[in-house]
Amino acid sequence: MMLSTSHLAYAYGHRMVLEDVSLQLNAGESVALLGANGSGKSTLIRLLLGILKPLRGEIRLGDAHLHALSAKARAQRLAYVPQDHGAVFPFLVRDVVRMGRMPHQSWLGAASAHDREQAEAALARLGISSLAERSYMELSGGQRQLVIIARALAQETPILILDEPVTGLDYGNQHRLMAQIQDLADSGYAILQSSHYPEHALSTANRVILLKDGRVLADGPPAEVLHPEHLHALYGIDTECLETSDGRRVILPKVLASAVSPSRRGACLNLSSSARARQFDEG
Ligand SMILES: Nc1ncnc2c1ncn2[C@@H]1O[C@H](COP(=O)(O)OP(=O)(O)OP(=O)(O)O)[C@@H](O)[C@H]1O
Repeated sequence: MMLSTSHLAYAYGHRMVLEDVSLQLNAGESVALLGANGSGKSTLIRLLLGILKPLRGEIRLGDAHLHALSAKARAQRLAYVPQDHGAVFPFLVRDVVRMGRMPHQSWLGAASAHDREQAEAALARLGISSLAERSYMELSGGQRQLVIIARALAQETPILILDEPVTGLDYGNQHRLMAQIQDLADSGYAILQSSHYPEHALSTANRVILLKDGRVLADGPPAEVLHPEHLHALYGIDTECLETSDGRRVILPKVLASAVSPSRRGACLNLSSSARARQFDEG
């Protein structure tokens, strides 16, 4: 197990945001963290990065307590893609991506050939080598997002944490990024991404964690966890699970699902007994 939390709690002042969160992230897994706006996803991520200190509970990175590690040691293990990509200086895209190499360099050390290669490989992997000589400040929000993901890949860490990574990406780039994230997990990365898209999680995550009222409402395989009852509990809307002609499941809001042929509807009308048991055990 690469990253784990045990009975984690956090409050901003007197307002409890996380009450009791226990989870694990393993190598080769792509885990989607879903919850309504304000449910604490970003707070949980800031705790996992060591930016915030828990009120209660513990976080372990491999065998070590997260807070016993230096910032540099954490950055050699965990790379982070934040939601906000503001720019202060007009760095070239290539230089922004090379910043991902800093945890591997000494304070005064120059970039090595390996550092440069990793940065170029990350740009190429995301299909944005053509942006390398552009000023980061000139880029669109979606292009900046891809650059920041390339910076995280250049960091060459075993764990990648992404806070709503598809925000601002066009339809094609959203789907290319989801496929890319799945590829990275298949190649051994442990990936945790917060998301507002159950359909992305259903099609690309290996595991889904639902956060509600400061606790884990459900944690398990997407097809079990992403169920209309859970989605109603999280978002307060009615959804339906449909089956495509090749047997895959998709989730649609009920108002849209009603337009689909009856034979394709109702693929997961009842919460499976294992997902239900986990829900009530944890509630
Ligand atoms: N710095 C802060 N000071 C006080 N309260 C905060 C702070 N940051 C977040 N909160 C509050 O903590 C709660 C959880 O916020 P958080 O950003 O973790 O949620 P989220 O699930 O990531 O939301 P979203 O999906 O909207 O991005 C919210 O009620 C928010 O107002």
